[in-house]
Amino acid sequence: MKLDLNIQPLESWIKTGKEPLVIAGPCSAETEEQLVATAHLLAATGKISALRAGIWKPRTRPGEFEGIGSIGLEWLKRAKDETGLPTAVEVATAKHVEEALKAGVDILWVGARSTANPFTVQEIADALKGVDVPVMVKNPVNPDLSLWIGALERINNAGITKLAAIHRGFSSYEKSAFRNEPMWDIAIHLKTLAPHLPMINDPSHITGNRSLIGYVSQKALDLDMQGLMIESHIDPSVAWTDAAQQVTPAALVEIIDHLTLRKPEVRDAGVKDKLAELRSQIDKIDDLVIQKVAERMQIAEKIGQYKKDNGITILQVNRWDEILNKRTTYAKALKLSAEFTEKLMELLHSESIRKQTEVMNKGQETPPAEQLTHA
Ligand SMILES: C=C(O[C@@H]1C=C(C(=O)O)C=C[C@H]1O)C(=O)O
Repeated sequence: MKLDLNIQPLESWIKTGKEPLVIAGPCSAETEEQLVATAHLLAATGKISALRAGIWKPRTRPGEFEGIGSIGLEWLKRAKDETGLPTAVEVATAKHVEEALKAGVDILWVGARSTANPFTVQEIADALKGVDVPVMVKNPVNPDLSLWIGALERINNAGITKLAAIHRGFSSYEKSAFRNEPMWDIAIHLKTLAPHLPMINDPSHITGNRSLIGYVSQKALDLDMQGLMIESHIDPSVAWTDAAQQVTPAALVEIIDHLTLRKPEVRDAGVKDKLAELRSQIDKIDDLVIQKVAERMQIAEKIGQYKKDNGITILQVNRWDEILNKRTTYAKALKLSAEFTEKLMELLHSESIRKQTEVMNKGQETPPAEQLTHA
């Protein structure tokens, strides 16, 4: 089911002529000089559609720099007056909304920690009632698509139709190359549910590391995201927050210039024909895959019945182990990754277990299939 969001196109609230659309600026506004000088360098690149700066910073641990506060709004105003760049800040309370609007901030965004808390989002939404301002909603810190959707709905229900989502990645306990795991599938899922909702990628917070920003930005554009929000500081080496992920305006230009832009729609008739031919091959293969999966499940059900008649447990760890090993080895020979093959086999195995559970417990009440498969 598609989401029922009332959304205006991105072009109605931000200059989209520049390709790709980039919102840039320091992680935090630190001093008037730092902000204004960064803004001038960014504006001079001609590649930026809006200036971002954190004024109120939600920090994970106390004792860190928590943002310069309201005074930063005046610096932003000066930066805007002098460069012509529209401005964007994060708001986390009704008071932030009021102050930002009073100071003429052009775009607001809801941060990942706020999106995770419906009380906070509702407070922001209530403060936005009757106001015509664009709002971007970052994904929640935890990988929960419903929370992200809920926040977008709350803001939209308050009458905000200039709406976008920001994909900034998700916290995870395990260490990885990324500061926040991109979990691209969640962003793709949201795009599928709300095709008209513009999505901006935030490679700075995903990577936490400036050397990976280009790579993540390219992937975001290839996944048809509409823009990028990249942290840029006049001198990242002395930045008060997130120094490792900020880039100088010059480095930002390098990153942008190295990106390859691809079109979302196919216009050329020849390309269209070739795509259609390849897609019809995929259609046939998908039908076969589904048919074979259904056949596999029928056999699993027979095995389930046999186990029931003979008092054998459904899960057979040794057999399952053997299958996993054999399939991943075979798949590797066919150039499929072990990780993908394991995931695919695990999906098949859990459905096979569910089917056998149904057979074993026939006549007894079992929860609906959706609850089991999503558990
Ligand atoms: C089908 C069986 O039951 C379970 C499901 C399996 C599968 O779907 O391949 C493998 C092992 C068992 O955990 C079986 O025992 O063979």
